[in-house]
Amino acid sequence: MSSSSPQPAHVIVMGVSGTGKSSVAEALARELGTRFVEGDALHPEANVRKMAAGTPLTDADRWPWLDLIVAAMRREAQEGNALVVTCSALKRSYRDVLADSGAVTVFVHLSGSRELISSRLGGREGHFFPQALLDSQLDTLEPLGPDENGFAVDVAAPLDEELREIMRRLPDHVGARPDAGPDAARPHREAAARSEAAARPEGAADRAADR
Ligand SMILES: Nc1ncnc2c1ncn2[C@@H]1O[C@H](COP(=O)(O)OP(=O)(O)OP(=O)(O)O)[C@@H](O)[C@H]1O
Ligand SMILES: O=C(O)[C@H](O)[C@@H](O)[C@H](O)[C@H](O)CO
Repeated sequence: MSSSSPQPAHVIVMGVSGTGKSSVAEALARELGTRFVEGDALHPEANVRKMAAGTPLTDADRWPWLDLIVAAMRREAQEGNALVVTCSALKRSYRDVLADSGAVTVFVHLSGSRELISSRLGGREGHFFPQALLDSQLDTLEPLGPDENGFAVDVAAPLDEELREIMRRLPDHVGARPDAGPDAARPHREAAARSEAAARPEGAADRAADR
């Protein structure tokens, strides 16, 4: 792999419904300049109907959906493209399948209290997912294990802070993988530096440089 074309690295923004996956992933893809795939859009129609009717999905319902997501990640990796993907990825067994994506894969777990998530779901309009299913999602959730490539972020922070934290932490998780090329984390480090600079009050960088 040449140093001008680092190996792609996919980011999966995971967590129970209402933690902000779509909001965070869309902004993250913009910051990183990569494509964004909304995992919910790949659910078979029967899954959407089931959730809308208030019935939690089973493993059997989720496997075909997870297969579609990992197939999209593999396709893009073959083309040399990285993706930011939203997927609840609630169980370790699901993530083991998703991580086999043909590229370095980093999981960003959006995590928060039941009360906070429930109030955000309550404030959301026009979405098929009923607030009542939140408890089943929380019961099913298996947090990231220490041997998984990813990290958790607290969703109590405002969206822009959450995003900056993710941008700061991402490069280490991209670069640390044995399957990462020597330059895999370079675009992430550059994007993180741009995002830090943009978040500073105007002129702060210049004043700091003068001191
Ligand atoms: N950090 C935040 N601070 C305040 N509100 C937020 C934050 N993150 C997300 N939200 C709001 O919370 C609600 C849920 O967010 P979003 O729809 O992105 O969650 P989601 O995890 O994608 O949900 P689902 O899996 O059900 O599609 C939205 O109304 C969104 O605007
Ligand atoms: O694994 C699942 O049970 C589903 O993926 C749900 O998490 C929904 O897709 C989503 O969160 C609703 O918007």
